[in-house]
Amino acid sequence: MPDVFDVIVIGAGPAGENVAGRVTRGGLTAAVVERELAGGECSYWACIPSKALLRPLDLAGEASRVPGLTVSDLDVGDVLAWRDEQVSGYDDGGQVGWIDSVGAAFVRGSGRLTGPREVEVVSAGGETRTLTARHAVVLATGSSPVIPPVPGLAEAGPWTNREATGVRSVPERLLVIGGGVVACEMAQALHGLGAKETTVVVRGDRLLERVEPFAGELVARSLAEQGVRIRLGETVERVERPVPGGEITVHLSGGDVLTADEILVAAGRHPATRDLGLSAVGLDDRGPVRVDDSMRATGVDDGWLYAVGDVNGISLLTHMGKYQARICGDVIVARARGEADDRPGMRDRADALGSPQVIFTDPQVCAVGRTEDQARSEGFEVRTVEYDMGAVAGATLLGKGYAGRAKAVIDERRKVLLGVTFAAPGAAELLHAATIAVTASVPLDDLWHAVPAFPTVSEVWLRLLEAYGM
Ligand SMILES: Cc1cc2nc3c(=O)[nH]c(=O)nc-3n(C[C@H](O)[C@H](O)[C@H](O)COP(=O)(O)OP(=O)(O)OC[C@H]3O[C@@H](n4cnc5c(N)ncnc54)[C@H](O)[C@@H]3O)c2cc1C
Ligand SMILES: NC(=O)c1ccc[n+]([C@@H]2O[C@H](COP(=O)([O-])OP(=O)(O)OC[C@H]3O[C@@H](n4cnc5c(N)ncnc54)[C@H](O)[C@@H]3O)[C@@H](O)[C@H]2O)c1
Repeated sequence: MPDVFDVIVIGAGPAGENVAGRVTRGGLTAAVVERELAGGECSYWACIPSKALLRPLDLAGEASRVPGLTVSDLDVGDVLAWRDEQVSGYDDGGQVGWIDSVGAAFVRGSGRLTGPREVEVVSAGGETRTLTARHAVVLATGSSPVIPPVPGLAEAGPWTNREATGVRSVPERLLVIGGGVVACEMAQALHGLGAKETTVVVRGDRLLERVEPFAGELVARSLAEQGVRIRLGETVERVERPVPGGEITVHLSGGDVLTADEILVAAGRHPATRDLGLSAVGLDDRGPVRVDDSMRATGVDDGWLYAVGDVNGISLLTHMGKYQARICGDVIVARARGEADDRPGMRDRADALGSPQVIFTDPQVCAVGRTEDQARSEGFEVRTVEYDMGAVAGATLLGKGYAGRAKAVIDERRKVLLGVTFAAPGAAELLHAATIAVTASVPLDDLWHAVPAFPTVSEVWLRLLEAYGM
């Protein structure tokens, strides 16, 4: 295998793989360097296994609302086997095969920048190989979990997303630190799979602080009804686990002392830039790699360095990393060929609008665009409308006790949507319509003519427009 490629990608997660796919499609040669498994965090320890664990619980919740159906006890062994199937038994043969199929070279090892366009790769066996890029190096190294500096926490061997999504034996007593997306999804999954005591310790005053407050409140209420204890406005001050693998004692800021069998830390993520050699090319070794709207790293002479996905810190979501990767790959191809590099599709517009996201709790929280607070702080002339989704005819047919809420944030000057949030069971597939309306700035007067079918939950669109006064 040659050591000179047009493009070198470090990291074969969803973002890195998509860059490789785009640049080889454009006729360039590429090498993809990966130190663990091709497919990245997303495929083995994040999106895929977490959703595999949540899906049976989600379905059981939906089925239990429908008269005439009896939901039997979950077979936890079968659920874990389904998770194992979804992560291909933690074997990346299929993903490496895909990289081969697009004509990119797969190089297993840890990559670091050693100079302009130069990447040193060290294999697990210690062999070193130096790769050179003719046109570009793309960083797609993802992120790693933050472990807060709480005395005794690191020593207690806390779980991160890896142990939680890869669970083999569900702990009886689980304590979760954090109130964000991972905390909510994994508390729901592990409690549903049999944890007897699940406690979520949240330093803020609500769950899911980045979405509309009502959505976090609905999730908090639902988790509490399922038996999860949520402690708002508290932090973990000290942790003790005298016997490795034994009982953990957790001291909270309010003075209470809890015991647990495992602690899951879900306190956010760091961009994976450590040991990446950024200082060798004049960049800061800490923090995200800053990029422009073509994903080119700022502050690097000759503009040969790019960063996509979690490592640039813009939007820690797989679909947004893949979107950035498509832009990045196409821009690199255009620049390598000396063609126009500013065609539609070659600049990141979606991140600034507010990335779409589905949080797979019960209710699912689906949001795109700006929240009301964000829109107001950015100076928009804002009006909001809300609607009880349980009152939509299509929703009443989905089962007894279906409950949810929708909110639209409207730019009064342009009469377009700035943001939409749904928090309701099974709402995930409703989100893309909102994403289209927000991204394309569809005028409300036109949206009025997009007639939702009866009797579906999507009639909530009609109700929101009526609530607006149409
Ligand atoms: C529990 C959990 C659930 C999630 N669920 C969702 C979800 O449902 N939907 C969603 O959109 N997002 C979800 N996310 C976020 C999503 O996982 C990330 O946004 C996504 O994985 C980022 O993709 P990436 O390609 O940037 O990085 P990653 O998937 O992290 O891949 C980076 C790759 O780079 C490799 N690497 C790192 N450094 C080097 C190096 N020096 N040399 C060689 N290789 C290197 C790593 O081994 C890894 O394979 C979830 C996250 C977590 C933690
Ligand atoms: N369904 C999805 O789309 C999905 C699912 C999981 C994760 N993700 C992505 O992965 C990323 C990471 O998720 P996450 O939940 O780890 O991060 P997050 O940023 O969503 O939440 C972090 C939480 O930890 C708390 N926290 C931070 N530092 C703390 C400290 N020192 N002590 C106590 N609490 C602390 C924060 O207040 C917040 O509640 C997110 O950006 C998310 O978008 C997406």
